[in-house]
Amino acid sequence: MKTNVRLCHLLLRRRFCTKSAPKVKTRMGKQMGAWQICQYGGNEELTQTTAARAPSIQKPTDLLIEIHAASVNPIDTLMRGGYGKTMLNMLRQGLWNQAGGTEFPLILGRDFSGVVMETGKDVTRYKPGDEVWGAIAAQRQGTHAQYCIVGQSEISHKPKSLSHVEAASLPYVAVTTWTALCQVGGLTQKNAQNQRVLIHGGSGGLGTFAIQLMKAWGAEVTTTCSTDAVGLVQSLGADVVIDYKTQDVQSELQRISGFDVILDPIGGKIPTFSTDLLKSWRNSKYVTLVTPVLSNTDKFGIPLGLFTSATSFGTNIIKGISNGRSYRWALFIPNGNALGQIAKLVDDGKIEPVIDKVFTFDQLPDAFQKVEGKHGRGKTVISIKDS
Ligand SMILES: COC1=C(O)C(=O)C(C)=C(C/C=C(\C)CC/C=C(\C)CC/C=C(\C)CC/C=C(\C)CC/C=C(\C)CC/C=C(\C)CC/C=C(\C)CC/C=C(\C)CC/C=C(\C)CCC=C(C)C)C1=O
Ligand SMILES: NC(=O)C1=CN([C@@H]2O[C@H](COP(=O)(O)OP(=O)(O)OC[C@H]3O[C@@H](n4cnc5c(N)ncnc54)[C@H](O)[C@@H]3O)[C@@H](O)[C@H]2O)C=CC1
Repeated sequence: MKTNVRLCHLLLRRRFCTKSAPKVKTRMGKQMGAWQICQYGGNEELTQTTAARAPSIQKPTDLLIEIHAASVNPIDTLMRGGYGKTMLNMLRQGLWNQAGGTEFPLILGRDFSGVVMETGKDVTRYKPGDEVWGAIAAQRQGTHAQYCIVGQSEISHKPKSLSHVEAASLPYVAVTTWTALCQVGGLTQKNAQNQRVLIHGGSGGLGTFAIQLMKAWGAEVTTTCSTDAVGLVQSLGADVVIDYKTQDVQSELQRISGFDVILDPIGGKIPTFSTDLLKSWRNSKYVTLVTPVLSNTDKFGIPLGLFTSATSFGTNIIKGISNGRSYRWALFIPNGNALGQIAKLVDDGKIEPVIDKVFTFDQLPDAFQKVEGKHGRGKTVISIKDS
């Protein structure tokens, strides 16, 4: 399987890697190609246009990026349907720097690999022509477009060893994993050695990255996935694999329990038995990426939605405290610094992109449909500049 994954990368590299030096050019018009929505709904709301409003630099620390490739994440399909709109509208009030504070038209897409076109006057680390990658702040217009605006703290130089298509598969899942396992879970390159880490959903975009990061740092990794993905997660280094289609995940995990950190990007029944799998009184942590904050605020409004979420958070925290185990939430937070460290791990050959399928820009709705199918093996990527 490892051979297959590597072969797939070689083929992708041959097809999508541009060898010529990036050309720096100035945008002449104020319009750009993009996919956008003008109201929430299904895939039929995605509209391709060549006349989207092109973004421009608003803050001295902003950069204008020409996007070569972007990925599609589950959050894009959810946001297309209106998920998170209440929190997002709150964030946009006074903060929206690209589209005049309006909700629509909305461009989706959370990460990219591309080239710096222009820099604000306080940008010190990048210059026009630099190849960069990033995962952008929630309130920004998205990356399923020819151009986007980013802050310099949201990006880093992209790994030199990857094409733009390969690079675009990583930033959103990599930064989210970093927040969850490192900032919230407390794992670092120095302390991860021999820590017992359980990663649910090892075959997805997030799981395939998380397994590799933990193995690069010397942790012992247990993961869950379905039968057809067992070979893939083993090829990424997983030490113990539990097949949720043929095995009883709960009892198998109870049998080998005593984890230091558990990462849960799946939710469902998993939180009901997960804290019991942690070591007691050893600073162990269950970190879930599935929180009720956005659905509660969409349903009840901000004050009641936050109160309801805090109640569920508080109840779980208290349960954990009584037996020396922590229950924590993690949410994506932009982190260019983390991306810089991840780029080095990639260039050192410690982490490889795992790409399920690459779509052209014109095929973006098909890419959304694939991600909505919920059984990706690695990432779905859109080639924008080269398609
Ligand atoms: C699909 O994938 C994704 C998701 O699913 C996602 O959810 C997300 C977010 C992403 C990432 C998405 C993006 C990057 C793009 C879209 C982004 C947005 C739409 C908006 C982003 C903005 C946010 C997510 C803001 C998030 C806001 C917060 C994190 C703050 C809200 C936090 C809380 C409500 C929790 C509050 C916690 C505290 C205040 C800490 C202190 C509180 C306590 C300890 C508990 C308080 C206790 C009580 C109230 C009492 C309750 C206690 C009891 C009942 C105990 C009783 C006990 C016994 C009886 C034993 C994505 O990709
Ligand atoms: N809170 C946050 O800020 C963020 C949360 N997330 C959460 O992480 C989830 C996963 O993200 P991605 O990996 O990008 O999605 P993905 O769709 O690429 O991967 C999900 C994987 O889980 C597998 N799976 C489904 N049910 C399973 C089960 N019961 N046990 C084990 N594996 C199972 C699927 O086959 C798929 O391979 C998102 O749906 C979202 O809920 C992701 C990013 C940010």
